[in-house]
Amino acid sequence: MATYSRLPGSVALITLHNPPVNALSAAVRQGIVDAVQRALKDPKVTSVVICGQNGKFCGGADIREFAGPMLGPPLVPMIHAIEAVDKPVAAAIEGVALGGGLELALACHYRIAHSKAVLGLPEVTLGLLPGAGGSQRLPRLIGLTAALDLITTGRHVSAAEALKLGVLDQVTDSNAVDLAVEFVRSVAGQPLDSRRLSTLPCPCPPDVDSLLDKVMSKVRQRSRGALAPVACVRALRAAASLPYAQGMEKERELMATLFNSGQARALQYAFFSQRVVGKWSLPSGARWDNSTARIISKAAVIGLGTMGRGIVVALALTGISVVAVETQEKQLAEASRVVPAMLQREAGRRRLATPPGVISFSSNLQDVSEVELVIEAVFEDMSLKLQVFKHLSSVCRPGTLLCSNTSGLDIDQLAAVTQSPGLVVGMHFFAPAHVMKLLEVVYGPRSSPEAVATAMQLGKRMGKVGVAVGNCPGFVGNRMLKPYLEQANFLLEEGATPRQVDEALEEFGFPMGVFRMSDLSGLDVGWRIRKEAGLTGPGVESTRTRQGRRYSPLPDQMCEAGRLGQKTGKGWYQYDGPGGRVARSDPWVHIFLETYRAEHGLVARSITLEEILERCLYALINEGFNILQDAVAAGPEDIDAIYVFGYGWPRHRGGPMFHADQVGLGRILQRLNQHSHPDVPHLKPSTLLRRLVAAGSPPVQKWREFINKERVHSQL
Ligand SMILES: CCC[C@H](O)CC(=O)SCCNC(=O)CCNC(=O)[C@H](O)C(C)(C)COP(=O)([O-])OP(=O)([O-])OC[C@H]1O[C@@H](n2cnc3c(N)ncnc32)[C@H](O)[C@@H]1OP(=O)([O-])[O-]
Repeated sequence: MATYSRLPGSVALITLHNPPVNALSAAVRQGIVDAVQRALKDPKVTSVVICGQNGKFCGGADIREFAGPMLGPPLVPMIHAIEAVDKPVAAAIEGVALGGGLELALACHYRIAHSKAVLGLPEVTLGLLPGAGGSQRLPRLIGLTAALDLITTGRHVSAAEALKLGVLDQVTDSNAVDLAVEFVRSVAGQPLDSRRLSTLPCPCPPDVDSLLDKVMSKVRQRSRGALAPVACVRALRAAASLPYAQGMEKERELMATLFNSGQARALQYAFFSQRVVGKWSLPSGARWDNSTARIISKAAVIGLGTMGRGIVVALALTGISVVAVETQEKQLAEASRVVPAMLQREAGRRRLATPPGVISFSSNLQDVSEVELVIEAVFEDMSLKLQVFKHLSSVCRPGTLLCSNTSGLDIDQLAAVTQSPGLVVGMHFFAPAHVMKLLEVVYGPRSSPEAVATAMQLGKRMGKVGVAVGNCPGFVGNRMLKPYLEQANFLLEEGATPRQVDEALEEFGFPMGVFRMSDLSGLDVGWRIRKEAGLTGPGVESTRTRQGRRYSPLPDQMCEAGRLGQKTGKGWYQYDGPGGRVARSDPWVHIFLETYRAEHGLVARSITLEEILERCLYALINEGFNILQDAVAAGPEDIDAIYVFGYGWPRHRGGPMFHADQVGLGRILQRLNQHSHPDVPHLKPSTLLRRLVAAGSPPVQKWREFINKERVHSQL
């Protein structure tokens, strides 16, 4: 709702009430409409201030209402009516003015903000455009070029930047509402025509068409099939070339198309998933709201390879003092040189001051004795990690949290060699660790709620999206990746080329197909893991069935031929030289595949784009159902957040489990049955998928509840 009060000196104060962010729900819109009418009718009122309760102006339209029928007064006429008021109206912005919240402020004649306020039109990140006049008013206020930047990226800006851009009239370090009240009193009775943004022309550069074309092509390239950024540019083209009323018509048309698109639903689901995963729960009943996190101020990182360096930077950026340990002298010397530069660059990128002197380098494990938390990031080798954990357990003071950055090894085994297994968790970062948003927090059967809560909270401080996951080989992300990679290799055996597979996946929206990704990360990573698992190596027979399952030796043979990817200048593609980045098809690979097929009596067939997507993605999705069934992830949102934030799954497709819901569970089941083969267990449809289909395919938002019920009745 919104409340109305009349302050001394003829100022009406309208306050939005809808915790936590005063989103413009039907009740709030009704409250505003009523309050504005009252202010208009009251002859004693000469000016109006609109503000939000609890130091937050407004977080925009109420996203929760988008799924249902539209109730209450619509936003666009409400906003237009505010602009038309003949008494000065000021927005007093504290906290946030985002989306519809900023559009409301743009309809006001003046905007006054607290210096800590954040403003923006982030609709594009929800698959929409600023559809309450924002796409037409903002460019008229700050010019086309700046509006294109804000609207197509959805980025939030500080009050200082908003003032510089001309979005705000004044910024204060003290109470923004008091200042706004004082301000509107001082301008009461003055003409308002020039303050009504809808009446102004849109300031454009002389080469407006070429600017719009350039931005459109950049946006298309960056958005990988997302519709909203393209629609934003179209709306801004309308603002630049049409009178306001026609521009609004275009905005309405574009918004209607976006609003009903699957992409908007996917992006809004992704918004809520990100929040759902913060409210973690463990099978033991421990949860985010009944477990206490420790506040960490001193930490250590063991191992300064690529991952360790990134983790040091991520920790240092939060102001935590870090002891960075590396026992190999050469690696330590290099890290001591490179890490401070990385820290400075990243701080610059985030517009933060570089935290001074928070990192100390050491070659001695004894130096971690005083820290509160250690993150081990040594080479992915169990015997080495066990040694490190044993050692840490003896040198660290009692109560120190011991975390491993392993990407899939057994956390429980590591915990078992320490004196306090309850204080051991996995903190699985993604490369580059100071940039990538995802953090898998892996709990073993003995990890204490306090250890999980602390790792989750530390992740939040580092700006990560932390997802609590159970302990199993590969955890969630890498466990699902395995059947996906496996299918990609099988497709090569059957007649596809690396480029064909990659193009299908890139067209779906992944930034990189599976083979280009494998070249980038190095083919030897998986090779080493397969050797450790006894799947390849000396003495292992070169067959296409190993350990009772279909197996493709293709990647092993590539490694044996020295083709490790970009680092050797040759992998599934060829590059200009070692470290080269531009992938070109390599005739060698085609001959290699032909020879391989001939040796194994395989006849290449033509493979459709549809089959590539079904085989790779449905295998991955099926493993997601197995993970839910095994309670390794608490819900589909957890899996989807992991894939969106860590594995390049296109955000506008919500995540693999959301995608399964969109495709239809019945269809996924039917296609898995079709592709399924007795020696490819990953394609055998999961019990959970079957049960969901049998239950009438409830929507993804209901799966968590369904799984819990099935578990109670021991059906899973
Ligand atoms: C015609 C329409 C045109 C218009 O142009 C369209 C729009 O305005 S589109 C909208 C454009 N606006 C945006 O895109 C802004 C979206 N919001 C944000 O970016 C952040 O929430 C914000 C920065 C505001 C606060 O960050 P923070 O302090 O880290 O806090 P937090 O993030 O954890 O959220 C706390 C709780 O608030 C909830 N909630 C939040 N916003 C909304 C909402 N609009 N609605 C409903 N709920 C919302 C959120 O789910 C969470 O709920 P819960 O049950 O506690 O989990």
